[in-house]
Amino acid sequence: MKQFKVAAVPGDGIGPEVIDAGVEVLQAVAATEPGFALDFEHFPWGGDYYRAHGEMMPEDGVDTLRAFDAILFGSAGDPKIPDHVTLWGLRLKICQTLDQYANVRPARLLPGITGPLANVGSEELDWVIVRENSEGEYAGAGGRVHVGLPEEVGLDVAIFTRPGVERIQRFAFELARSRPRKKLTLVTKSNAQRHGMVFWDSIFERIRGDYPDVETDKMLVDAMTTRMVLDPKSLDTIVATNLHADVLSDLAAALTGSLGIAPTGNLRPERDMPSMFEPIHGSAFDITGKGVANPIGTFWSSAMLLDHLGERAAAGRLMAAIERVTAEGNVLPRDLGGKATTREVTDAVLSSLSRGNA
Ligand SMILES: NC(=O)c1ccc[n+]([C@@H]2O[C@H](COP(=O)([O-])OP(=O)(O)OC[C@H]3O[C@@H](n4cnc5c(N)ncnc54)[C@H](O)[C@@H]3O)[C@@H](O)[C@H]2O)c1
Ligand SMILES: O=C(O)C[C@@H](O)C(=O)O
Ligand SMILES: [K+]
Ligand SMILES: [Mn+2]
Repeated sequence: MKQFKVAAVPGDGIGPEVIDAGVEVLQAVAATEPGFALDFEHFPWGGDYYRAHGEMMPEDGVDTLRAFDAILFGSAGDPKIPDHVTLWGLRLKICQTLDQYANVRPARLLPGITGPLANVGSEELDWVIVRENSEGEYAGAGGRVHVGLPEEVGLDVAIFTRPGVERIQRFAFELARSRPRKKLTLVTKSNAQRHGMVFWDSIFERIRGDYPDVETDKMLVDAMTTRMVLDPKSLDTIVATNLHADVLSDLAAALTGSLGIAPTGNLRPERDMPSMFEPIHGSAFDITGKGVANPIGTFWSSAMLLDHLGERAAAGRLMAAIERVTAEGNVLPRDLGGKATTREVTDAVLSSLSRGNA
């Protein structure tokens, strides 16, 4: 029997609430699978760790994670610590050190969910956003000088490298090719950002000849927001920079019902280092501790984790269990228009899983 080691890093805010639920559901899936087992280890990194040690995770924390087959992550973000400290100290530290450069963000209307767009169902909205996850606007290059003086300067320099851009675009082409519609939309802002974004366009133009079976088009990011809302069915796979795709994926989540359902994988396609799976939402300070966080984004991310481990059947069973719950519609969390708590949604998915096994 295969034994996978999974690191659980809940982080802060609703992170621990949804990760507890995710671990419980993953254990339930594994319990009925004869072929594999999941061995979880928890890492209590985040705000409290920072208050005790002055950093979000130990110096050698990422090295500890290297020994795992996958990571399940909650959220970086604590109401009493600046957001850039928490994000850089935890999520970005892990993603960038493990060079998890392909951030894959599916967005699709689950059965039974009515999104905010009239007459748009799962046939019309089924996308995967591929977010560059290692450089660009998140390269971390920049600084503040003359702090506090009238001439103070703040700089964030976006860095786009040929290997960095080419690998994410090739990843997106391969992903587009694996989907029925074989369609890829490149999103940039190459009218205004005349260096890095023109570079992105030119690399795309050059490599697209290697994927003659993939239909391509390109959009400026501002116009892309309107196309996502007004013509969702014209899109399938989308590739964009770190920041642009971050913004577009929250919009995509809202168009599929709520930020609370949206999943992601921070993938290391070469598999020489672990990949990390997390809901795309953050700490949600406004609902922390109330027991009402939607755990579906974490469950869907958990299905992506199983899929990445090669456990396709188990991933499919988990996805089917989630979709039975949304389709039935009687146990939905508040952000999807229902009244159910995190516990109740988790129980509904656990019961749906066992019905699926019957
Ligand atoms: N990957 C990450 O670790 C990550 C992602 C996004 C934000 N953050 C951090 O989280 C903190 C809060 O950020 P924010 O307010 O911009 O975004 P957020 O995602 O935490 O919350 C935005 C809104 O969505 C709601 N929401 C989010 N997840 C939900 C869920 N599962 N169920 C129900 N409602 C949900 C929240 O209640 C809030 O109203 C900040 O510190 C930010 O840096 C971290
Ligand atoms: O951009 C980030 O890294 C934080 C968060 O907004 C996310 O989508 O993961
Ligand atoms: K998250
Ligand atoms: Mn985001």
